[in-house]
Amino acid sequence: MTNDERILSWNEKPSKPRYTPPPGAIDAHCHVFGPMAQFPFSPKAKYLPRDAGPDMLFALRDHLGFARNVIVQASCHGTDNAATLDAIARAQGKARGIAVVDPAIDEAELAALHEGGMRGIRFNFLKRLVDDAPKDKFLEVAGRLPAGWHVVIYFEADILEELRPFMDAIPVPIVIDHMGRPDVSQGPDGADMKAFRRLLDSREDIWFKATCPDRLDPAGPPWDDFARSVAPLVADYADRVIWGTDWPHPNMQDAIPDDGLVVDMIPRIATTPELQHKMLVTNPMRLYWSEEM
Ligand SMILES: O=C(O)/C=C(\CC(=O)C(=O)O)C(=O)O
Repeated sequence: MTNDERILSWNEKPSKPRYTPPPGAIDAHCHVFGPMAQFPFSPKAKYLPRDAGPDMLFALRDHLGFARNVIVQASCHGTDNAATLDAIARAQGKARGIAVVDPAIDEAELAALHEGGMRGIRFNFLKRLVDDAPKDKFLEVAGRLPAGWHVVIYFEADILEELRPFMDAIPVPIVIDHMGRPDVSQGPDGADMKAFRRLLDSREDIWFKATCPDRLDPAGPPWDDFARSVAPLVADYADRVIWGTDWPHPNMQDAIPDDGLVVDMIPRIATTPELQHKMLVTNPMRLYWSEEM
């Protein structure tokens, strides 16, 4: 399939945000796709995107006013982390990553991922993205990660309670993608946000990404439900929140967000310069560049 025949899920000319991130700001949730000729997609991929390689990611980073990226291995690349590792290597220290691994991975391979800039692994529980999510194998590998690593977990709100025993058993810090996808139309005191707060209250080492207004608020920009539901969470758990663009917005081809507007959500959910600095600099630095802290 040619590049043009594959899915385009990102805005090729994003606006310039009105909000200026603080120096050292980190886009802590983004991906690269391919380029396919060099890094073929997995035979099990559930979507086949156009190439969105490191040069495009770094141009966006600069355009939006960010200093660093955390690149999360996307499901379309399966457990072959070569494209993500290549992007990290090209970033000259300005990127780190989250890998997706076969749980049978051995210690030498994990050490090589650490050397390549990975600082954690992702467990994806979205049925539309992965064929299986074996909790017993995930727990086993979570118990033998390199020092300082964490696990990123991606799930939707309807399975939060079901996943509680699994998350309770994880022996390293946890970062939850997109707050576990709450229904933001319920508001800040809705059932989904309450359940998510109970999860955060259960352990001090559970972090979250205040990400994806475009995925979580179907009303579209300016995503007011997202802003009013997420701002109290950021204020109440200010030392455990990180943020990212989610570029190139996998599977968002029917509602492609403008990354400039995505960045302009930041001051609406982190409403003071202090909160913004924690969410964009201090907190992701602690998770991904702890040796500089
Ligand atoms: O990356 C995201 O934020 C969300 C995704 C894609 C994804 O996670 C993946 O491909 O691994 C989604 O909901 O389709």
